[in-house]
Amino acid sequence: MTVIQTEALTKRYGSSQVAALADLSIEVGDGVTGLVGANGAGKSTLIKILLGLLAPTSGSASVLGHDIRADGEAIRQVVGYMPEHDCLPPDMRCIDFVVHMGRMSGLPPAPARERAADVLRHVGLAEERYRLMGGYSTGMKQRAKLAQALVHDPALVMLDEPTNGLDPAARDDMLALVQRIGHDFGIPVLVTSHLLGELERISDHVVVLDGGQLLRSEATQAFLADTGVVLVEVLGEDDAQTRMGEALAARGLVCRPRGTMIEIDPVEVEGAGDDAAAAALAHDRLRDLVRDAAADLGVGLVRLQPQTGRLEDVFREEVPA
Ligand SMILES: Nc1ncnc2c1ncn2[C@@H]1O[C@H](COP(=O)(O)OP(=O)(O)OP(=O)(O)O)[C@@H](O)[C@H]1O
Repeated sequence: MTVIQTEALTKRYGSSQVAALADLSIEVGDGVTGLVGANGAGKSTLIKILLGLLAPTSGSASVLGHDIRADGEAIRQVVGYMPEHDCLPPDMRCIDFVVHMGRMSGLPPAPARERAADVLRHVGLAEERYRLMGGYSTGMKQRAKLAQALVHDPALVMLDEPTNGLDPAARDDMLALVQRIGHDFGIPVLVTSHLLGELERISDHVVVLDGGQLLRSEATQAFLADTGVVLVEVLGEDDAQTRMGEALAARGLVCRPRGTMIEIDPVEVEGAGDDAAAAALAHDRLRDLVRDAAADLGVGLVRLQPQTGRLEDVFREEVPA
């Protein structure tokens, strides 16, 4: 199901010649969609336009079937939004704030209190809910912001940099929460990050922006597909890695050292039928050549593993240095 659709969406701030978003056409569906790009790539601009908070310069978009220009209010009623920056009143208790946000979204008093208690439990703030938010850690503030985005049982959530300022453990917890929202609760999620690799594990689909332009929009699996490159680690005398590299080169393989490993480019095979069959044959041939080289040299083969792609590689491939 398509939950967000944009068509040639462009945004210029003021009289700026540089577009913060340029001709962006994307579709977002169910599950977790990662919106990835460096600082200034246009992620927050896109989210604000989708919420009807900011008017695009040109182009069109719809969210859950609502037009962003005409139906901003209807969109904000059914979408949960977690803004990037700190927006929590420091002198308010978290529970009161989340109840208030539920009331603002149209919940009657009793259901607002019930929902607030539920979402605060889900985000792990049950015990801290009566404390003033001014005394919260960054991790707790991020959770409170997430709770207010969920309190009115939204049909879609947009989370702007939910892991900002978190240490690695708190970041993992937050990512797990986001994944639960998209998969266990079944609420479609659009989540942004400037850390390219971060959303790989939790998103079903990734949209990559660079300087306001779309670099790629693809299933996460496609980013992480097998590259055909193989990494090898050998065990032996001090110069085992060098000797192994030379032996592989002598067998016609293109390789280079990478840390304690040797990285070997894929071999070409001809007449193997479809792409999958050719890739399988290429892998088999490469593995045979590596095993033979190790056996001839008398070095131990510690590891022989395919290298999969990473989101960072998209920038290496497509953005000129
Ligand atoms: N209110 C504004 N007025 C003028 N320029 C703006 C405004 N808001 C954003 N910009 C510019 O638009 C571009 C995109 O900014 P945006 O905040 O959307 O990027 P982002 O990907 O969300 O980055 P960040 O994570 O740093 O917020 C940047 O060049 C930014 O300087």
